[in-house]
This record gives sequence, C-alpha cells and structure tokens, in this order.
Amino acid sequence: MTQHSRPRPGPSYAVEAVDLVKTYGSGPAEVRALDGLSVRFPTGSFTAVMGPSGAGKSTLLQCSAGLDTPTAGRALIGGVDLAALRDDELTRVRRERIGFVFQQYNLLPELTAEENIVLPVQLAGRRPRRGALGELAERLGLSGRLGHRPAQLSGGQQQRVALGRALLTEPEVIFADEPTGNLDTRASGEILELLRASVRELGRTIVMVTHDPVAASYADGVVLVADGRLVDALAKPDAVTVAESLRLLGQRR
Ligand SMILES: Nc1ncnc2c1ncn2[C@@H]1O[C@H](COP(=O)(O)OP(=O)(O)OP(=O)(O)O)[C@@H](O)[C@H]1O
Repeated sequence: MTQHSRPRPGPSYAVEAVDLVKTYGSGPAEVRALDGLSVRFPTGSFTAVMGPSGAGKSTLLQCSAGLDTPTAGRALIGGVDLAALRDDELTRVRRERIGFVFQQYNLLPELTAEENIVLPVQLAGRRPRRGALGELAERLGLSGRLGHRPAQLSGGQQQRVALGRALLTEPEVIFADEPTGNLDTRASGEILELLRASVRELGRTIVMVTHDPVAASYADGVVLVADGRLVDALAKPDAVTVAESLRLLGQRR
C-alpha cells in the first residue's frame, strides 16, 4: 500500500447526538420534543441550529450538553457517551469540556465581571493559566471593565463577560442558546465575530441556536430542526438562503 492510498483518519466530532428522543409528560399530554434526532458537529466548526418555535432546538442543546437526560438515544462529547458517566464525572465534563452562553447572560449580579469570568475555573478547583485572563479580556474588549458589576455594563458587554466565562476554561465545545436574542444589531455583530474568532483562532467548536438568519450567516453551517427531527443542513449559509429555507420549512408543516 502506498502512502497515498492509506485510509485517512475521519473527521472528529466534538458533539454527536444519536437517535435522541425526549418526551415530556405522559399519556395524552405527552410532548415529543425530540423524535429520533441524529446530528454530528465536527471539531472546530461553528454551526447554527434553526427551526420553528417548539421544534426542539433548546432540548437538543440541553440533552447534548448533559443538562437534561434524553428519554432514548445517546449524546457524546468528544466521543464520550454522557449516559455512561457517573454524576461526578458528568459534572466534570460539563465544567471542563463544555461552555455555555445563554440569551439572558446568567451572570451573578453581586460579582464583578472578572469574578464572573473566573468562577467556573475556580469551581473546578483550578487557576486560570498565567496571563489568560488578561489576554481574554483584551480579546473581548473588556480590559477596562473587569471591576464592573453586570448592572454597570451594557447588554453587549454583559454577553462578552458571559462569553469570557465560557472561554476561560478552554472548553472543547460552547453551546450558545440565542446569544444575540437580547442585543441590538451592533452588539450582536460583535458577539458573532467573537464567536467566529473563537472557532478560527482558538479551535473551539460552537453550536448556536438562533432564530436570526443574519446570525446564522456567521456560522460554517446551519442545521434545520422541525418536529424534533433534523430536516435539512446548509453549508456556508448566507442570510437570504437561510431565510428562504426557514420560510419553506414553515410552508411544509
Ligand atoms: N420542561 C418541559 N416540559 C414540558 N414540555 C416541554 C419542556 N421543555 C420543552 N417542552 C416542549 O418541547 C417542545 C420543544 O421545546 P424546545 O424548547 O426544545 O423548542 P425550541 O425549538 O427551542 O423552541 P423556541 O424556538 O420557541 O425556543 C415544545 O413543544 C415545548 O413546549
């Protein structure tokens, strides 16, 4: 066998959801939020998850991140099956290998920006790498704001603090649920550029739920979810194509 004909190693996946089912309630009140959904997110990619309201996007994120338990199917982070972990192991994976950014920022109001950013590292019993906090603050444009409390910061600055908190642990994956949902166009653009740079320059993998086709156009790809299933995927999306795909999806239902 020549060197050229050797099989290449396949792409690695930071997140894999395999036949995920999630039901809430039972009997006639049962809601099937995920209905056998399978999707894989390659390491070092930025993917937007889109679809109509109630399609199961947030449930997919919650189950993939080990914040919720699927009724059936498997969720893997870096090839590790979350269902196979003990509670303490799952907590460690969530703390060290996954970062979260939410629409509402979820910062602790009594802590400064710096204290919010370093909290997950401290909870993991570690210290940030030397110089890491300063580098990160500079990257996020927060150098002069680290002593401020959330109430003293704009929405965009608060979301940058939340992103700093997610990045400082140097996680493999960042799950972002509507990270620009509360921001104006300019602040949204800044956050989306920072998310994209986190993938390009820091090698992170980002899975972002969004309703906004412009936000999705910052991603490498879009996956479309409807009725708890994966229904389409778009590579290198532009906002017009994404909006049209969403419109067609709405018509189909
Ligand atoms: N804790 C819960 N208890 C009962 N039903 C739930 C729960 N969480 C979600 N659901 C239901 O599961 C379905 C999927 O919800 P999910 O929040 O994942 O959708 P989504 O695509 O993120 O919607 P949206 O875009 O409106 O945020 C919906 O019908 C929702 O009402």
